[in-house]
Amino acid sequence: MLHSNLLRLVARGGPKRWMSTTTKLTSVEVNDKTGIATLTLNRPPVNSQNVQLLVDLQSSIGEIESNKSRGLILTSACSNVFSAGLDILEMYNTDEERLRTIWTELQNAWIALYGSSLPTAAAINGHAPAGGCLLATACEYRVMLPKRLIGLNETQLGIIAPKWLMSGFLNVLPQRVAERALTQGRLFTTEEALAEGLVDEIANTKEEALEKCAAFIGSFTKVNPLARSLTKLQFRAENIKEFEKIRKKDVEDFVALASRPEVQKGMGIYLENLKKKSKK
Ligand SMILES: CCCCCCC/C=C/C(=O)SCCNC(=O)CCNC(=O)[C@H](O)C(C)(C)COP(=O)(O)OP(=O)(O)OC[C@H]1O[C@@H](n2cnc3c(N)ncnc32)[C@H](O)[C@@H]1OP(=O)(O)O
Repeated sequence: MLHSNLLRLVARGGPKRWMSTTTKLTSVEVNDKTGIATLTLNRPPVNSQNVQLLVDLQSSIGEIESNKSRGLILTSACSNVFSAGLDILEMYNTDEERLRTIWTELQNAWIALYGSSLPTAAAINGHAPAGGCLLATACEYRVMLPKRLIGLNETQLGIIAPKWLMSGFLNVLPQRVAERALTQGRLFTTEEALAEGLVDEIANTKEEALEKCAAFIGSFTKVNPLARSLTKLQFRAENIKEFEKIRKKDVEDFVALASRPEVQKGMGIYLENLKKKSKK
């Protein structure tokens, strides 16, 4: 109790040290008192995941791990969106080499977060569809703002999420709920996500979400860090092993699928609809 109150105070006003510049599409801030690092995605308007964002995300995770931070909180600088998933504009009308790079960097970013030995939490301060949900469910704990949407909606776009991409989702949802949600391409409201266990807590503001994430990470204070991380990684080892086995083939499968004329046509229509909706 005392500890979580202390964390709360520190999260509000404690001294902070900037470790990386904001020229990147991600930034890292470590709280000197708690030792917890906040990694912020900063690609307005919706943090759509282009290659640069995915590369910067990996570099920030590496930076946080090498600085021996006590934990990592992932959040967004955009006011209403955590991340809109892969940048569809980057996948549309492009060449195979670019598609290969996009998918490889998505894989690299996911494994860096999912396989991190640090305690990880997501302060989901906005919508988190598709790749946004992927990043949130790669973390160990999720706190979300009310009335936002989260889920893997790939089938709504006519595309299929590979098994590794579902790993985090399957870690937190019962198999039958996950299967139904994935086949429907369902986006859960925050309130539904809490009821199903897809998120752990609801917070009314981003600050409160960050505090709750810090309290989660603070709950490990009395646990041996090596024992903690090895235990975490034992739980994730099977998924990581399966992913490593197929990762090269998975890139080629993605390139083949994403290059198909009907998939490209579908992306074009989806983009047009997004643009129409945003102009309304
Ligand atoms: C081919 C095989 C592929 C297998 C891949 C499987 C794995 C992963 C897939 C993905 O991640 S695909 C991406 C899926 N993402 C979505 O379906 C989300 C789409 N976006 C939205 O629903 C909404 O934008 C939002 C996130 C709910 C936010 O809504 P808000 O009203 O706040 O913003 P908008 O006005 O809609 O958008 C602003 C601006 O941003 C553009 N945009 C939104 N999302 C994307 C995106 N994913 N990629 C590129 N651009 C995006 C949107 O068009 C607007 O642009 P402008 O009109 O302002 O130019």
